[in-house]
Amino acid sequence: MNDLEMYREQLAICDDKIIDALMERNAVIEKIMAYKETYGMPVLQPAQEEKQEKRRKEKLAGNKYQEEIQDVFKRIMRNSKRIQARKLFHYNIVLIGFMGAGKSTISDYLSTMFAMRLIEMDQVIEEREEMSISDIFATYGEEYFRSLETKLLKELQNTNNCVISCGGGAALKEENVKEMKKNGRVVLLTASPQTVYERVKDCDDRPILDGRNNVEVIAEMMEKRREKYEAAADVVIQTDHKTVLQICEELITKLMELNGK
Ligand SMILES: Nc1ncnc2c1ncn2[C@@H]1O[C@H](COP(=O)(O)OP(=O)(O)OP(=O)(O)O)[C@@H](O)[C@H]1O
Ligand SMILES: O=C(O)C1=C[C@@H](O)[C@@H](O)[C@H](O)C1
Ligand SMILES: [Mg+2]
Repeated sequence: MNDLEMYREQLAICDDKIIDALMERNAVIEKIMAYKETYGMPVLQPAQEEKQEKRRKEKLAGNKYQEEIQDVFKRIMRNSKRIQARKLFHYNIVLIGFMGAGKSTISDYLSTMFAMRLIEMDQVIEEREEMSISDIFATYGEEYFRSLETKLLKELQNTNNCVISCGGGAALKEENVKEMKKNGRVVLLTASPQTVYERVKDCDDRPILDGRNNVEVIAEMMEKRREKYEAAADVVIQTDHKTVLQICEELITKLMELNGK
């Protein structure tokens, strides 16, 4: 065997070691998940993730391949999250609720923590139409916007393991709810009118509330929508005075309970 052949052999042995280490790592992830479930512990532990990252950074300080190795770890971490997500949710998580209930905020956090694809319906529609939601309402009217929502929800039946943040009115149409449920579990986020008002009072991109943004109008509109929202929901989470992490934990627990049923 010449030197080159020997080095190639060494490379193959290194690859085998990496595969074995990754298999071991993934098995440990599954054990951690099972442990947390057995003892009713929170699934998301961002502080632990940060601790691990810090440890890795310290270990790699001064390493000449620091950047490349960190890049590989980014992938490893992402794939670990995906393994968790696939194990926990074999469906889409569909968030519905009134404006300001936190659909976008919670979807964003969840999709990051589980490396799940995020679909922000309002944003997808804005990008496709090359117009803001307010301009779509002003130019073509609400009905046109609602038809775009239905079309998008139908398309989303071809996706799996995604987090879908719906527009605030998307769950009001029975046809839309049917689409959501074909391939997803529907999570209703709620908040009091006062909380919603506090959250949205400084925004001007919600045409439904245009010029009428006050607690009374919000309360009235919320009450009109309540029955439809509740009928659509597989799981309900009240979000007042809770942190994003608390809401996400509650959401995961409730979805896991639903899985078990
Ligand atoms: N649990 C929370 N605690 C404090 N602030 C929150 C919480 N959830 C959301 N917010 C804030 O409230 C505002 C509205 O939240 P978000 O955009 O997520 O609502 P939404 O349900 O997506 O509304 P819309 O239907 O209009 O898209 C944001 O500024 C966000 O940072
Ligand atoms: O509650 C609603 O009817 C809406 C909420 C927003 O997310 C947008 O989808 C749009 O402004 C309509
Ligand atoms: Mg939103």
